[in-house]
Amino acid sequence: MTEHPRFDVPITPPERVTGWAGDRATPGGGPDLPVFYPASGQQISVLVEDDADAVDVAVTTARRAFDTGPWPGLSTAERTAVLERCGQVIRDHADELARLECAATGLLLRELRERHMVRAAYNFRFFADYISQRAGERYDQTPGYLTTVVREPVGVAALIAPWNAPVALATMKIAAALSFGNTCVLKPSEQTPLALARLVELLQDVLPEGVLNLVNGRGPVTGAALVAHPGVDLVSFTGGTETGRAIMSTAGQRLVPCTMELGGKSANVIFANADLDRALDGALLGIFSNNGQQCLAGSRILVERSIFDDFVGRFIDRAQQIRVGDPTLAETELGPLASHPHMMRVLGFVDTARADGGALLTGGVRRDDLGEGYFVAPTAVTVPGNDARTAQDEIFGPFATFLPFDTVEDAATIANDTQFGLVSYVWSDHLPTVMTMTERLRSGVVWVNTPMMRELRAPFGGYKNSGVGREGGAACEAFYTEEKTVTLPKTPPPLRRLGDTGG
Ligand SMILES: NC(=O)C1=CN([C@@H]2O[C@H](COP(=O)(O)OP(=O)(O)OC[C@H]3O[C@@H](n4cnc5c(N)ncnc54)[C@H](O)[C@@H]3O)[C@@H](O)[C@H]2O)C=CC1
Ligand SMILES: O=C(O)/C=C/C=C(\O)C(=O)O
Repeated sequence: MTEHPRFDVPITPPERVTGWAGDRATPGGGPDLPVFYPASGQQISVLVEDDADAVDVAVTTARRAFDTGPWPGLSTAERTAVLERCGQVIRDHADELARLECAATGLLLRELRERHMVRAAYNFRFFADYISQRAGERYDQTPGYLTTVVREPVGVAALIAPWNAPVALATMKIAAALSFGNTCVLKPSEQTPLALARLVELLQDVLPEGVLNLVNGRGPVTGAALVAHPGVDLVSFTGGTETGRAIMSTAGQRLVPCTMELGGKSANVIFANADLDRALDGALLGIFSNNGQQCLAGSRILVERSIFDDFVGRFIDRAQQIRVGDPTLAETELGPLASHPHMMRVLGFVDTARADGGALLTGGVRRDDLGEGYFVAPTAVTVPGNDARTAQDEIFGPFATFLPFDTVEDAATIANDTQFGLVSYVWSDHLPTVMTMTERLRSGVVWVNTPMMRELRAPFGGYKNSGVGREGGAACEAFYTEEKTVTLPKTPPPLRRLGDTGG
């Protein structure tokens, strides 16, 4: 019998995970849901699903904290101090949170410690700094009158988070919502609840009662009840495009504003006049980092025809050397996918590529030499045209689709030929090429000779089916606040009388 490596769970998680209504566990009410360790396939915990009544408890708690609690009315200095303490809690518990995150997601422990938890703490620091530096608006267009614009918190924000980077992505939403004075109810993905449940518990010691709440469970049950709850004033969602559509249509019934950070099929466009060593590193990072599960992945790699065979050959060599395995080891470069169904879906795209006339270049198989974990070998295919499904569908795994192009115009046309428009990557050292591409590309972000660089002050989000609204400094301020215009007379001039045209 073949001996498989043993992948020990990086931490002993709690036996049962609950939500939080302030500092009390939510009542649950739904079935128990299993939580698996993706590297071994073993069940490691049980999630207590919150039904609609439990969701009501959490939203009511958030509502009370908003309507009668101190949080919305704190001074900037007071709120900033609390946000800084939230960041410190993450830094103090970074190892524990990273291990819990690794246990539920299979993401690399090193990456979780060094990038995700650092980013999570920084999300709070960023918004603390942002609100400290906000400028006010003051107008005096009409002599004798002063108009100011006041930004007030909106109310209770429902924050719905995905499974591919739970803490890093949810803390962006939590920090943004709280910094502008809102209260919130977070719903993590039912697949990956461990680290966020612990983080919300830890933050109860820092935040006023009821400001941050958490409900757990499946999307169509717990998530749908949250979005439909009349006590919710805002919805911020990151996840799949179809889910985003369903959420927006429910929220639209009550005219509740939404931001939607949805899927992508981003073009990674490599010109012959690029620094090709750098472009190769960027292409590998763009598709294989975060275990290949990123909305911003450069999953459609378009390469100028004159260098296509050579570049693809070098990519395959490097892809075959990627160290796949135990996500807790520092040397591992690619861990397992997040769930068994997701792994099967990703592998299914190999047959899809073949059916569309494509060819498998490398990978395309489960790494069953690594046991029962959800490991997929780094995979690349080439397809005859951009209408192939592997060039159009978001695969969300370590799966690159290669296509050649001939001219700058050709590259821009193929890059834009998709329902999505989240990010694009351009690799070229020729300024006119770069300028033409940045002007032509229909995506919310364009990274030139630089993969995946986030600037939190700048908006992040997608064109077309990749989203609605943006996340980032000013974009979050616009979303998480109501603007109120206040006009008053400085030295009261005579009032216009009824019937007086003022002419
Ligand atoms: N960051 C991103 O852009 C992500 C994109 N995806 C894409 O979406 C595909 C599907 O993945 P899923 O896990 O099914 O993502 P999903 O969109 O179903 O899940 C994201 C979150 O939405 C919640 N949710 C699901 N249905 C809901 C509903 N009706 N009302 C309220 N909340 C709901 C889920 O419980 C989870 O918390 C992936 O294969 C990938 O292509 C998935 C996760 C993250
Ligand atoms: O906010 C960011 O920096 C990155 C966001 C990335 C995603 O939403 C994703 O990969 O799913």
